[in-house]
Amino acid sequence: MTPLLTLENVTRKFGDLMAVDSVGFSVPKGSIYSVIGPNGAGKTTLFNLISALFPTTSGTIDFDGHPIHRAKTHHLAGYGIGRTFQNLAIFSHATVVENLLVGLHHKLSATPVSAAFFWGPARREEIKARQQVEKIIDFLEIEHLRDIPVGLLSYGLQKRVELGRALAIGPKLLLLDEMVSGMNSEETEDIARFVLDIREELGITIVMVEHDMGIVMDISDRVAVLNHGSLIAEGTPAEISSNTAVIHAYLGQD
Ligand SMILES: Nc1ncnc2c1ncn2[C@@H]1O[C@H](COP(=O)(O)OP(=O)(O)OP(=O)(O)O)[C@@H](O)[C@H]1O
Repeated sequence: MTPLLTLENVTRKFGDLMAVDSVGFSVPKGSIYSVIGPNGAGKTTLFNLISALFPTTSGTIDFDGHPIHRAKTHHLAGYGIGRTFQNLAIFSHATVVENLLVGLHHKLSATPVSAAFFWGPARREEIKARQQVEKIIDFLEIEHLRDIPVGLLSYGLQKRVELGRALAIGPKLLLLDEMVSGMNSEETEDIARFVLDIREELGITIVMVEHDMGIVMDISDRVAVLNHGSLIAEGTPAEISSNTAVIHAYLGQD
C-alpha cells in the first residue's frame, strides 16, 4: 500500500537525552496507525516532530511528497495535516460553530479589504466555509449543540468539537494525541466510532498516540511501539500483543 507518511532514522535529542532514537516506519494511505509505549517512551516527542512543532535532530519525515521535518508548524494545515492536542485546544467562550470556523480560517484567501466589507470573494468564501462547517456538525452529530459555548459542554463533547476543528481544514492526515484520555467508556466508544467513520467515509488517514490499549487494539490497522526512544516493534495489533519485547517493555514499567 502507498505510504502517506514515512519516517526514516528520525532522531531528537534534548541535551544528552535521546528522546527519539533512529525511528523509522511508514503509514499506509487510508490506515489507522497507532503509536504506543510506556511512559517517557518518546511518543509525544515523535508526534511533535510529525507536527513540525520542532525540527528533528537528524532523519527525515516525508508527508505526501513534502519533507516536513524542517517545515513550520503553521504550514502543516496547508499540506493537509490536522491535529488534536493532549490538552484541550479549543476556545471555550466561543460556540461550537465559531470554533469550527476557526479551523477553516487558513483556507480563506480573501484580502483583508474584501473581508472587511464582506463582498465578492469574501462573501463567497464565508458561505462555502459555513457549508463545510455544517457538514462536519452533521457528521459528528452535534447539530443540537451548534450555538452553545464549548466551555459548557462535557469533556467528551469538547473533544469532539476539537476533532471537528481538525477536520475543518480538510486534512489528508489526522494526528490524534491521546484523544480518549480522561473519557468514560461511552465517550471512548463514541470517539472510536467517529475515528472509524472518518477513515471509511472521509478517506482520511489517522495516526494516533494512545495509552488506551482497548481502542488501539480494536481499531488500529498497524501499531508502532516505542521504548526509551527506540522502535521496538511494528505490526498488526495481533502481532504486537504477542510480541515478547513489547510485553517486557510494559511489564518493566513502574
Ligand atoms: N522539551 C523537553 N526537554 C527535555 N526533555 C524532554 C522534553 N520533552 C520530552 N523530554 C524527555 O524526553 C523523553 C520522552 O518524553 P515524551 O514526553 O516524548 O514521552 P511519552 O512517551 O510521550 O511519555 P508519556 O506517555 O508519559 O506522555 C522523556 O525522558 C522526557 O523527559
